[in-house]
Amino acid sequence: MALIDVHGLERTFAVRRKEGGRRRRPTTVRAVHDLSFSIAEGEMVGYLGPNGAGKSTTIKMLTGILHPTSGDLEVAGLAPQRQRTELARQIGVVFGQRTTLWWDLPLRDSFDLLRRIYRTDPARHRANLDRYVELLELGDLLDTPVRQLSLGQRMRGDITAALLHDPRLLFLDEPTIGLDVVSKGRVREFLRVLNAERGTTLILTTHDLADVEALCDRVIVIDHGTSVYDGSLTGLHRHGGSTRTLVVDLVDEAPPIEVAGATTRDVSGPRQWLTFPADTSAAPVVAAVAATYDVADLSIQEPAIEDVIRELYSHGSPGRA
Ligand SMILES: Nc1ncnc2c1ncn2[C@@H]1O[C@H](COP(=O)(O)OP(=O)(O)OP(=O)(O)O)[C@@H](O)[C@H]1O
Repeated sequence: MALIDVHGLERTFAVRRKEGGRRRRPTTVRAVHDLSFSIAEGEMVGYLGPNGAGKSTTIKMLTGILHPTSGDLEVAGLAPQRQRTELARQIGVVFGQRTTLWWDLPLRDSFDLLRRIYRTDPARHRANLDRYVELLELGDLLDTPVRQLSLGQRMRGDITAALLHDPRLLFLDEPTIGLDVVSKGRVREFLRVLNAERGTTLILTTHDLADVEALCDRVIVIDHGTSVYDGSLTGLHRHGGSTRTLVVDLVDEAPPIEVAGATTRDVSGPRQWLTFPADTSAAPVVAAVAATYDVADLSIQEPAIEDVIRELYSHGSPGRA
């Protein structure tokens, strides 16, 4: 059974734009248009699109903050616009850019306030808190005021806060933005464990393709308010013909590297940039380079989501895969 069902969803905004001097004429912005999809319990879905595509507007409608102009919408068997309080018990929301914790309170007190707000059973709260504190390594930080936490620590606190009432569905908006590589990895690993252990459904909005790669079996791409692709990330890469880049630092300068499966695009001193199709594994290319050349360092650059989507259009026929 679907946990989220969206059919023919529309949302418009009336805006007044300045036109030559002081005259303002009302116009209508169509933020979401004829949007339909359904998400089953336990899925991990990337909800992607360029700036202004309508992602936030969709999420606000799914969480009951905004009312649709028209169309059908059901989340966890509830109508978000009419049953917002009941829905709040079923969902959790994490924003990378702002915290839902109390700035001056120790983490522990924020968590306790949330228990009262959600009226979570104390034993269940305790069990959840113990589990998440262990998984997210928050034990030493529980008595620290939120304002003294690093971004990565605060994010782990925010994720815990969103989960203490056992939501079936977790919305994550840029959950790894600004985090270092280690913290990003920790957040991603935690979300994988959460999904495997509890079957929590994850809807992830991000501009970081590595988040999607690590977590999402399925991506929905929206543009101009409507779904333009719904399928696997590999399928998205294949449609768009997008590439990843292997950055190779050689011990010494050398002519352009020649290995099967990759093309050398640029050389600058001992550093070379090789591209290969994003829907194939990097392992054979890395192995071939390492077997033939003296390598000091290697790293892989993912394509930007915006580039993947742009490519999707330039190759035409976005759709399902
Ligand atoms: N309250 C509002 N009033 C008027 N227009 C709005 C409002 N909210 C969103 N819009 C417009 O609706 C469109 C979709 O915006 P939305 O914030 O949903 O996009 P987004 O995909 O979340 O973008 P981003 O990645 O930049 O956050 C944009 O053209 C935006 O300007």
